[in-house]
Amino acid sequence: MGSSPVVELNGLGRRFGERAALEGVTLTVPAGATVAVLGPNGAGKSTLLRILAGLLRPTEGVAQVLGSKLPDEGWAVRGRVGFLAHEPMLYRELTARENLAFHAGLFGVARERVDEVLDAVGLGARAGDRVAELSRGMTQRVSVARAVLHDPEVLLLDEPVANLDPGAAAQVAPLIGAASGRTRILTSHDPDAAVAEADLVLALRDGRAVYAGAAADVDLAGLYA
Ligand SMILES: Nc1ncnc2c1ncn2[C@@H]1O[C@H](COP(=O)(O)OP(=O)(O)OP(=O)(O)O)[C@@H](O)[C@H]1O
Repeated sequence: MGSSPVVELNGLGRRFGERAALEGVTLTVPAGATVAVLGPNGAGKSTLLRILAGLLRPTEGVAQVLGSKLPDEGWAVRGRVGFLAHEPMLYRELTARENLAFHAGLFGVARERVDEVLDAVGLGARAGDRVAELSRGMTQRVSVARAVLHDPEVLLLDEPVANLDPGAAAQVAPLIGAASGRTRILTSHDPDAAVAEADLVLALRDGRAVYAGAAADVDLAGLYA
Protein backbone atom coordinates (compact mmCIF):
# COMPACT_ATOMS: atom_id res chain seq x y z
CA MET A 1 0.00 0.00 0.00
CA GLY A 2 2.97 2.30 0.67
CA SER A 3 2.06 5.94 1.05
CA SER A 4 -0.92 5.92 -1.33
CA PRO A 5 -3.94 7.67 0.14
CA VAL A 6 -6.47 5.57 1.99
CA VAL A 7 -9.43 7.75 1.03
CA GLU A 8 -9.66 9.99 -2.03
CA LEU A 9 -12.65 12.15 -2.84
CA ASN A 10 -12.77 14.15 -6.02
CA GLY A 11 -15.69 16.41 -6.83
CA LEU A 12 -17.90 14.04 -4.87
CA GLY A 13 -21.61 14.74 -4.89
CA ARG A 14 -24.92 13.15 -4.07
CA ARG A 15 -28.36 14.44 -5.01
CA PHE A 16 -31.70 13.32 -3.68
CA GLY A 17 -34.04 14.58 -6.37
CA GLU A 18 -33.56 18.34 -6.52
CA ARG A 19 -31.64 18.49 -3.25
CA ALA A 20 -27.85 18.33 -3.26
CA ALA A 21 -26.95 16.57 -0.01
CA LEU A 22 -23.27 16.68 -0.99
CA GLU A 23 -21.60 18.69 -3.73
CA GLY A 24 -18.06 19.04 -5.10
CA VAL A 25 -16.22 17.55 -2.11
CA THR A 26 -12.52 16.90 -2.65
CA LEU A 27 -10.24 15.43 0.01
CA THR A 28 -7.19 13.17 0.29
CA VAL A 29 -6.69 11.17 3.47
CA PRO A 30 -3.32 9.51 4.19
CA ALA A 31 -3.00 6.23 6.08
CA GLY A 32 -3.44 6.55 9.82
CA ALA A 33 -4.99 10.02 9.69
CA THR A 34 -8.13 11.09 11.54
CA VAL A 35 -10.61 13.30 9.69
CA ALA A 36 -13.29 15.20 11.61
CA VAL A 37 -16.33 15.82 9.42
CA LEU A 38 -18.19 18.75 10.93
CA GLY A 39 -21.21 20.87 10.09
CA PRO A 40 -24.74 21.66 11.19
CA ASN A 41 -27.71 19.28 10.97
CA GLY A 42 -28.33 18.32 7.37
CA ALA A 43 -24.87 19.42 6.16
CA GLY A 44 -24.19 16.07 4.49
CA LYS A 45 -22.01 14.29 7.05
CA SER A 46 -23.94 11.03 7.20
CA THR A 47 -24.40 11.07 3.43
CA LEU A 48 -20.61 11.17 3.03
CA LEU A 49 -20.09 8.29 5.46
CA ARG A 50 -22.76 6.19 3.77
CA ILE A 51 -21.05 6.71 0.41
CA LEU A 52 -17.70 5.68 1.93
CA ALA A 53 -19.36 2.59 3.43
CA GLY A 54 -20.53 1.63 -0.06
CA LEU A 55 -24.19 1.97 0.94
CA LEU A 56 -25.00 4.99 -1.20
CA ARG A 57 -24.05 5.67 -4.79
CA PRO A 58 -22.54 9.08 -5.59
CA THR A 59 -24.34 11.02 -8.30
CA GLU A 60 -21.21 12.95 -9.28
CA GLY A 61 -17.46 12.72 -8.80
CA VAL A 62 -15.35 9.93 -7.41
CA ALA A 63 -14.89 8.27 -4.01
CA GLN A 64 -12.04 5.79 -3.61
CA VAL A 65 -11.21 3.78 -0.50
CA LEU A 66 -7.98 1.77 -0.36
CA GLY A 67 -7.68 2.17 -4.12
CA SER A 68 -11.15 0.83 -4.90
CA LYS A 69 -13.79 2.99 -6.52
CA LEU A 70 -17.12 3.07 -4.70
CA PRO A 71 -19.58 1.58 -4.88
CA ASP A 72 -18.69 -0.59 -7.89
CA GLU A 73 -15.47 -2.00 -6.44
CA GLY A 74 -16.71 -1.87 -2.86
CA TRP A 75 -16.68 -5.66 -2.58
CA ALA A 76 -12.87 -5.52 -2.65
CA VAL A 77 -12.59 -3.36 0.46
CA ARG A 78 -15.66 -4.25 2.53
CA GLY A 79 -13.63 -6.47 4.84
CA ARG A 80 -11.11 -3.67 5.43
CA VAL A 81 -13.62 -0.98 6.42
CA GLY A 82 -15.64 -0.73 9.63
CA PHE A 83 -18.79 1.39 9.80
CA LEU A 84 -20.32 2.68 13.00
CA ALA A 85 -23.52 4.19 11.69
CA HIS A 86 -25.92 6.65 13.22
CA GLU A 87 -28.46 3.83 13.57
CA PRO A 88 -27.28 0.68 15.34
CA MET A 89 -27.62 -1.67 12.30
CA LEU A 90 -28.22 -4.58 14.67
CA TYR A 91 -30.98 -7.19 14.84
CA ARG A 92 -32.96 -6.22 17.93
CA GLU A 93 -34.41 -9.69 18.48
CA LEU A 94 -30.99 -11.34 18.45
CA THR A 95 -28.57 -11.23 21.37
CA ALA A 96 -25.43 -9.12 21.25
CA ARG A 97 -23.40 -12.29 20.76
CA GLU A 98 -25.68 -13.58 18.00
CA ASN A 99 -25.46 -10.27 16.16
CA LEU A 100 -21.69 -10.37 16.22
CA ALA A 101 -21.55 -14.06 15.33
CA PHE A 102 -23.65 -13.26 12.28
CA HIS A 103 -21.18 -10.58 11.19
CA ALA A 104 -18.23 -12.83 12.03
CA GLY A 105 -19.68 -15.28 9.52
CA LEU A 106 -20.04 -12.58 6.87
CA PHE A 107 -16.47 -11.38 7.34
CA GLY A 108 -14.86 -14.79 7.81
CA VAL A 109 -13.79 -13.87 11.34
CA ALA A 110 -13.07 -16.58 13.95
CA ARG A 111 -15.92 -17.10 16.45
CA GLU A 112 -13.58 -16.57 19.44
CA ARG A 113 -13.18 -12.99 18.33
CA VAL A 114 -16.86 -12.30 19.13
CA ASP A 115 -16.52 -12.71 22.90
CA GLU A 116 -13.09 -11.08 22.86
CA VAL A 117 -14.55 -7.91 21.31
CA LEU A 118 -17.67 -7.94 23.53
CA ASP A 119 -15.34 -8.16 26.55
CA ALA A 120 -13.26 -5.30 25.17
CA VAL A 121 -16.31 -3.01 25.05
CA GLY A 122 -17.32 -4.09 28.57
CA LEU A 123 -20.36 -6.09 27.55
CA GLY A 124 -19.16 -9.59 28.30
CA ALA A 125 -21.72 -10.04 31.08
CA ARG A 126 -24.63 -8.95 28.84
CA ALA A 127 -23.53 -10.79 25.68
CA GLY A 128 -26.48 -13.18 25.95
CA ASP A 129 -29.11 -10.41 26.19
CA ARG A 130 -31.27 -9.45 23.24
CA VAL A 131 -30.30 -6.05 21.81
CA ALA A 132 -33.92 -4.92 22.38
CA GLU A 133 -33.30 -5.25 26.13
CA LEU A 134 -30.09 -3.23 26.22
CA SER A 135 -29.81 0.46 27.09
CA ARG A 136 -28.83 2.91 24.35
CA GLY A 137 -25.27 3.14 25.56
CA MET A 138 -24.98 -0.64 25.76
CA THR A 139 -26.39 -0.88 22.23
CA GLN A 140 -23.79 1.65 21.10
CA ARG A 141 -21.10 -0.56 22.64
CA VAL A 142 -22.38 -3.52 20.61
CA SER A 143 -22.25 -1.33 17.51
CA VAL A 144 -18.64 -0.42 18.30
CA ALA A 145 -17.83 -4.11 18.74
CA ARG A 146 -19.46 -4.87 15.41
CA ALA A 147 -17.54 -2.09 13.66
CA VAL A 148 -14.13 -3.41 14.77
CA LEU A 149 -14.90 -7.13 14.77
CA HIS A 150 -12.94 -7.75 11.55
CA ASP A 151 -10.05 -5.47 12.62
CA PRO A 152 -10.59 -2.97 9.79
CA GLU A 153 -7.89 -0.59 8.56
CA VAL A 154 -10.43 2.16 7.98
CA LEU A 155 -13.14 3.26 10.40
CA LEU A 156 -16.17 5.32 9.46
CA LEU A 157 -17.60 6.66 12.70
CA ASP A 158 -20.89 8.56 12.80
CA GLU A 159 -20.95 10.25 16.21
CA PRO A 160 -19.06 7.37 17.83
CA VAL A 161 -19.39 8.41 21.45
CA ALA A 162 -23.06 9.43 21.27
CA ASN A 163 -24.89 7.77 24.18
CA LEU A 164 -21.65 6.63 25.82
CA ASP A 165 -20.85 7.67 29.37
CA PRO A 166 -17.28 8.92 29.97
CA GLY A 167 -16.16 5.52 31.29
CA ALA A 168 -17.53 3.72 28.24
CA ALA A 169 -15.96 6.28 25.90
CA ALA A 170 -12.59 5.65 27.54
CA GLN A 171 -13.14 1.90 27.34
CA VAL A 172 -13.77 1.89 23.57
CA ALA A 173 -10.97 4.36 22.81
CA PRO A 174 -8.31 1.66 22.19
CA LEU A 175 -10.65 0.15 19.58
CA ILE A 176 -11.88 3.24 17.75
CA GLY A 177 -9.73 6.10 19.08
CA ALA A 178 -6.60 7.63 17.58
CA ALA A 179 -4.50 5.00 19.40
CA SER A 180 -6.19 2.27 17.36
CA GLY A 181 -3.83 3.17 14.50
CA ARG A 182 -6.69 2.99 12.01
CA THR A 183 -7.49 5.64 9.43
CA ARG A 184 -10.62 7.30 10.79
CA ILE A 185 -13.35 9.45 9.29
CA LEU A 186 -15.60 10.65 12.10
CA THR A 187 -18.55 12.97 12.49
CA SER A 188 -19.27 14.83 15.67
CA HIS A 189 -21.51 17.46 17.16
CA ASP A 190 -18.74 18.34 19.60
CA PRO A 191 -16.49 20.28 17.20
CA ASP A 192 -13.83 21.27 19.72
CA ALA A 193 -13.30 17.69 20.91
CA ALA A 194 -13.34 16.38 17.33
CA VAL A 195 -10.81 18.95 16.07
CA ALA A 196 -8.56 18.17 19.04
CA GLU A 197 -8.28 14.52 17.99
CA ALA A 198 -8.18 15.13 14.22
CA ASP A 199 -5.38 15.62 11.71
CA LEU A 200 -7.75 16.93 9.04
CA VAL A 201 -11.08 18.71 9.16
CA LEU A 202 -13.79 18.65 6.52
CA ALA A 203 -16.35 21.29 7.39
CA LEU A 204 -19.59 21.00 5.45
CA ARG A 205 -22.44 23.42 5.01
CA ASP A 206 -25.40 22.63 2.79
CA GLY A 207 -23.39 19.78 1.29
CA ARG A 208 -20.42 21.91 0.27
CA ALA A 209 -16.96 21.93 1.84
CA VAL A 210 -16.34 25.28 3.49
CA TYR A 211 -13.00 23.98 4.80
CA ALA A 212 -10.94 20.93 3.93
CA GLY A 213 -7.46 20.93 5.40
CA ALA A 214 -5.27 20.68 8.46
CA ALA A 215 -7.06 20.54 11.79
CA ALA A 216 -4.42 22.86 13.22
CA ASP A 217 -5.49 25.70 10.89
CA VAL A 218 -9.26 25.34 11.03
CA ASP A 219 -11.46 28.27 12.00
CA LEU A 220 -14.98 27.10 12.77
CA ALA A 221 -16.37 30.58 13.36
CA GLY A 222 -19.67 30.87 11.54
CA LEU A 223 -19.97 27.19 10.65
CA TYR A 224 -22.95 26.67 12.95
CA ALA A 225 -24.35 30.21 12.82
N1 LIG B 1 -32.56 9.18 1.72
C1 LIG B 1 -32.71 10.50 1.60
N2 LIG B 1 -33.67 11.02 0.82
C2 LIG B 1 -33.82 12.36 0.67
N3 LIG B 1 -33.02 13.27 1.27
C3 LIG B 1 -32.03 12.80 2.05
C4 LIG B 1 -31.83 11.41 2.26
N4 LIG B 1 -30.75 11.25 3.10
C5 LIG B 1 -30.35 12.49 3.40
N5 LIG B 1 -31.09 13.42 2.77
C6 LIG B 1 -30.93 14.88 2.84
O1 LIG B 1 -29.58 15.18 2.60
C7 LIG B 1 -29.15 16.27 3.43
C8 LIG B 1 -27.94 15.84 4.22
O2 LIG B 1 -28.34 14.86 5.20
P1 LIG B 1 -27.30 14.11 6.14
O3 LIG B 1 -28.04 13.09 6.90
O4 LIG B 1 -26.13 13.69 5.34
O5 LIG B 1 -26.87 15.32 7.11
P2 LIG B 1 -25.97 15.30 8.42
O6 LIG B 1 -24.93 16.35 8.25
O7 LIG B 1 -25.51 13.94 8.72
O8 LIG B 1 -27.04 15.79 9.51
P3 LIG B 1 -27.22 15.50 11.11
O9 LIG B 1 -26.18 16.33 11.79
O10 LIG B 1 -28.59 16.05 11.36
O11 LIG B 1 -27.11 14.04 11.35
C9 LIG B 1 -30.37 16.66 4.27
O12 LIG B 1 -31.00 17.75 3.66
C10 LIG B 1 -31.23 15.42 4.22
O13 LIG B 1 -32.59 15.75 4.35
